[in-house]
Amino acid sequence: MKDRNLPQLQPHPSSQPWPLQTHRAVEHVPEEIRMGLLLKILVPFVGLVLAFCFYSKEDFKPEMMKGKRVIVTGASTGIGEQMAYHLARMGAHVLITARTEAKLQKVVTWCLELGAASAHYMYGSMEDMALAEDVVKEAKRLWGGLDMLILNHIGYTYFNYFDGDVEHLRKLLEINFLSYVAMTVSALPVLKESGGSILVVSSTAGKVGIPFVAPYSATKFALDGFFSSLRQELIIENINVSITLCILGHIATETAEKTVSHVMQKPGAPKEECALEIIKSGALRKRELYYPYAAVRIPLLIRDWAPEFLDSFTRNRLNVENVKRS
Ligand SMILES: NC(=O)C1=CN([C@@H]2O[C@H](COP(=O)(O)OP(=O)(O)OC[C@H]3O[C@@H](n4cnc5c(N)ncnc54)[C@H](OP(=O)(O)O)[C@@H]3O)[C@@H](O)[C@H]2O)C=CC1
Ligand SMILES: C[C@H](CCC(=O)NCC(=O)O)[C@H]1CC[C@H]2[C@@H]3C(=O)C[C@@H]4C[C@H](O)CC[C@]4(C)[C@H]3CC[C@]12C
Repeated sequence: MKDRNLPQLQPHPSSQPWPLQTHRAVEHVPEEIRMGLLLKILVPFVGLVLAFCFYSKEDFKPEMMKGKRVIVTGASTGIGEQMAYHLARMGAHVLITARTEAKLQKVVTWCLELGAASAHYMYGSMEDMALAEDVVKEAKRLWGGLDMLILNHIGYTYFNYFDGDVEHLRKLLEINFLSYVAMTVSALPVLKESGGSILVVSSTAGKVGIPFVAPYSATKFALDGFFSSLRQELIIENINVSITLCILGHIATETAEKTVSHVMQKPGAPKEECALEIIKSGALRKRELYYPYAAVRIPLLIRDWAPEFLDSFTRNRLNVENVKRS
């Protein structure tokens, strides 16, 4: 019971939890000094991180994928299509999915030309969770197992102010997130047998706040939460299945350029190189891939130290005046 007559002592800042204590101490430092200090600390730190990552590279060899049994979703176009071609050149077995059968047929034909050990497709929308499970069943039927599951497809994404359409968000969560979970549930038993890998294709927009992609961003953040937690559980249970979360910046795919060329100040990174980096990161069982490295990794380093600065930097990198409410 507090004594009403004694002045109520404020707890000493040092007794506060660290962030609050630091926040109060930092409040009194002028902004320009704070930013100067931040850069003096951050630049060497980023340099050390980049040096470590550069020198700690393990060597990928294309023969690592020879004969491997790989599912690639969303492979009728874009990054998924390029991943199928890289895997074909490496002599892998590929099973690709999307909605458009005609496009899938062309990709399969070209995969066989490029040297795929085998190439098959299944078409349909990933709104249908049964399809998500049937694709894995087909891999078991064709190959007797599975080595790599590349979850890449996304549903239609607008690039504009959030319009309040909750049904659109629900549908996007089904296509971009729940179908990834359904395929993973179906694939885990065979991936455990092979000691295989799950590659989850995500985005900068799945790690930091980027305007005009709120529904899409929600689905990508969900992927990070779910698969980062699942990765912990696999480690705890000593299950030899790797999960690689691939965080991509702006990539020059047909859809992305159609959607955002009017707001981006430079073209996206090459989809062919992006696709190869995703495959490499999965084959090397990396925890996360950042591509383009600097464009993605540096904002993530800034994110926790200066979130408002990063928000402002992100907005300034877009021609936001070109985005008109629909
Ligand atoms: N391009 C970029 O700037 C960036 C891309 N990414 C990520 O990379 C991945 C690939 O992106 P990108 O190559 O640009 O995308 P694309 O739009 O080029 O390709 C999307 C693929 O998904 C398929 N697809 C679309 N709707 C459905 C559906 N309902 N069910 C099943 N498949 C569907 C499409 O084929 P079909 O229409 O025939 O079904 C197509 O094969 C995505 O996960 C995206 O979030 C991340 C950051 C940046
Ligand atoms: C605008 C974002 C990139 C922010 C930036 O300037 N980063 C530096 C760099 O990347 O060089 C884009 C990052 C992710 C993109 C979005 C995405 O994740 C994929 C969607 C794909 C879809 O086909 C089209 C548009 C996307 C929403 C795409 C739009 C641009 C990004 C938000």
